[in-house]
Amino acid sequence: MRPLIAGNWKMHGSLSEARALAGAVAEGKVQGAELLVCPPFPYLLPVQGALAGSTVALGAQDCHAAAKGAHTGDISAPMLKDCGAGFVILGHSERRADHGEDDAAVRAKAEAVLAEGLVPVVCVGESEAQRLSGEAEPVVAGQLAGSLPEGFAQVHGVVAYEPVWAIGTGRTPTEDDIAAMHARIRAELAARFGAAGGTLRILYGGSVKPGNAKAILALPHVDGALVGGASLVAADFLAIASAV
Ligand SMILES: O=C(CO)COP(=O)(O)O
Repeated sequence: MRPLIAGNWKMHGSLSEARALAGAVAEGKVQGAELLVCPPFPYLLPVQGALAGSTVALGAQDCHAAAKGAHTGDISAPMLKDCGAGFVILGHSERRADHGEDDAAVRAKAEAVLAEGLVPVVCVGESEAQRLSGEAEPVVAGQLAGSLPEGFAQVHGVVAYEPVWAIGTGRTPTEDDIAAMHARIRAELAARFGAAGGTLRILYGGSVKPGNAKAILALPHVDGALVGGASLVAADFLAIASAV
């Protein structure tokens, strides 16, 4: 399977910065990896324009579980599709923390994304306390069981393993710990989806930088990266993608 290097821009940047960043990523000419950028909602269309003619895919960072309705301030999967998004990040730990999203909410959103034929990028990951108490793998297995909808494998859904304590901190798990968790996630996907589970991409996210990308991306069952801070600098994002 082709590795996926995804940039989660979170709530950063101005419109002109978003256009410039997308344009620079589009010109990157990276071999060997698929690239995805996920700007804030208002920048989806201008970023789509900046990516035109390139192979870089466009994604969003969240969506509502309903296709339409009286949900002030929310955005639906059909709207995202209309704006050119092919992927939707769901269940990021910042959404789980800031907006109280639980596994059932993430699953409902993933169903909405599937209904539009878009690809969900479902995030899972343990807290530092859970890691220290030896619960990391069962916590992540539980999140997968609760968050992934039936049909996830048919659309080649993506799982992103992001230990909460590694996000934006400059800290990462050891390579052994990343490999062990990705092997566990692979086993959970195979148990749930059969042979198709073996073909789904499992991304690592949390303080991925040009300096550590090569080692992380070389680990078994690490099929790409979900990059936060370093995705805001085109040269860094492209360097991570080139490390595949
Ligand atoms: O949350 C992340 C991507 O979704 C990771 O963020 P950082 O790469 O800034 O640690």
